Order: sequence, then structure tokens, then C-alpha cells
Amino acid sequence: MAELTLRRGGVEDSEAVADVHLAARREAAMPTGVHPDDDVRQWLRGRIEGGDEVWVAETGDGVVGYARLTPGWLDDLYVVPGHARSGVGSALLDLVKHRHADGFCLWVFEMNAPARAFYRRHGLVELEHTDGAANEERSPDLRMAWPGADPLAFFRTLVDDVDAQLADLLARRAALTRAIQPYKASPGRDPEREQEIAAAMAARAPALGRQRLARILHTIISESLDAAGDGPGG
Ligand SMILES: O=C(O)C(=O)C[C@]1(C(=O)O)C=C[C@@H](O)C=C1
Repeated sequence: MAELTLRRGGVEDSEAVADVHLAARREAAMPTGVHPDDDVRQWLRGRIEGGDEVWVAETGDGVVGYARLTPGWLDDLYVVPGHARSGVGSALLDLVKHRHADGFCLWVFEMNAPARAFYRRHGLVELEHTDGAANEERSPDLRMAWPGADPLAFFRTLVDDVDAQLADLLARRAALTRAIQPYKASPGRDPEREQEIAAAMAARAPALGRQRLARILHTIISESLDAAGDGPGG
């Protein structure tokens, strides 16, 4: 490999960074971008101006790769096709691990098998998959994580984040279970309705499966009805 230099990138690099981004995305196993190239250039420039941390990889050919970081995240890691599989991506990723020593997450498209294999080879683990409804390309993706120097502490912070959301959802759901009861002709459980709900949940969370979700739902409803009767307890 020709000599490779990694250095901090600035706004003056934004055109070169955008060139790398657009060239790499055209060749990668990724869905077609949904924004015109000029919009991508302007957006990247804005991100760099706004303080995202950018590192560029340079050879005699100029900027051939870059990484863009935000707190806790690796947002972009792209290498131009002509320099793929030559160590540029690995060098950038090693630098990112150094900058995010406590661990970080990233999103990768499910279809991007080469990128997933690259990250797995470098010690990242695959977390949740999504159906892509939340990304602009509407393409299934997944979160990957590098758990850093203290993996237990890192994963516990992710667990705490999700549990905070889960607690809010459980409170919302329990309030609905309570609110609906006076409107029922015959009070009590409705197994058919619970099966319908479990099936709908399984369509969103296939990794858990309908039967397991039915058991989880059963417990949630039991505890919600209990809380509606007794107020907070447990
Ligand atoms: O839909 C109902 O009939 C409800 O009482 C609500 C609810 C729920 O919380 O979703 C609770 C108990 C029933 O077994 C089924 C569903």
C-alpha cells in the first residue's frame, strides 16, 4: 500500500470527503442514495461545520477514505473503490476505536454483507435489526457495536437506555389496559384478542417469535390489570 496518512479533517476537506462518500456509495452493497449529489455535498459540509469529528485517510492519490464520528457513534466510514481492501478502512477503524475507547455503535444496511463481515472481523457485534422504516432509504438495517475497553459497562448503558424507553411504553400500555376495562361487556381476559396482539407484535419482532411474545404480553397484561386494581405496588 502506498504510504497512508491519517489526519483530522476540516471544512476545507468537505469536497474531498463528499467525493469519497459518493464514489464509495455508488459501488457499495447499499441501496441507491435518495438525495442528489449536490445535496449530499452540502449536508456533509454542514455536518463538518457543525462540529462532527472527521478523520481523512490520504495517500499520494489524495483523500481516499474518511470516518465521521459523533458522540457514541461512527456515522460514516467510506473508502474509495480503488483503495478498497488495502487496509485504509482498517486503519480508519482502529483510529475510531481509539477516539471512542468506551465503545460506539453504527448502523449498517442488512444487504451490505461486505461491510458487516469487515466490522465483525474487527470485533464489532450485531445488535437489533430493523425493517428500515426509520431510515431514508427504507432498507432493512441493523445496529452494530464495538463494546470498547469495558464491554459490560458499555452494554449496561445501552440496556439502561432501552429500559428507560420500555418503562415509558409499559406505563402507557398499562394506562390503556386500565382505561378500556369499563367499556367491556364482560370484564376479564380475552385470549383471542391477546393472540391477535401477539401476532402483530411478532410481525415487528420476528426474532422473538409469536409464542414468546404471547407469554411476555400475558405477563404485561396481568401486571397492568393488577396495577389498575391495586395502584402501584410490587
Ligand atoms: O382489549 C381488551 O379486551 C382488553 O381488555 C385490553 C387487553 C390489553 O391490555 O390489551 C387486556 C386484557 C385482555 O385480555 C385483552 C387485551
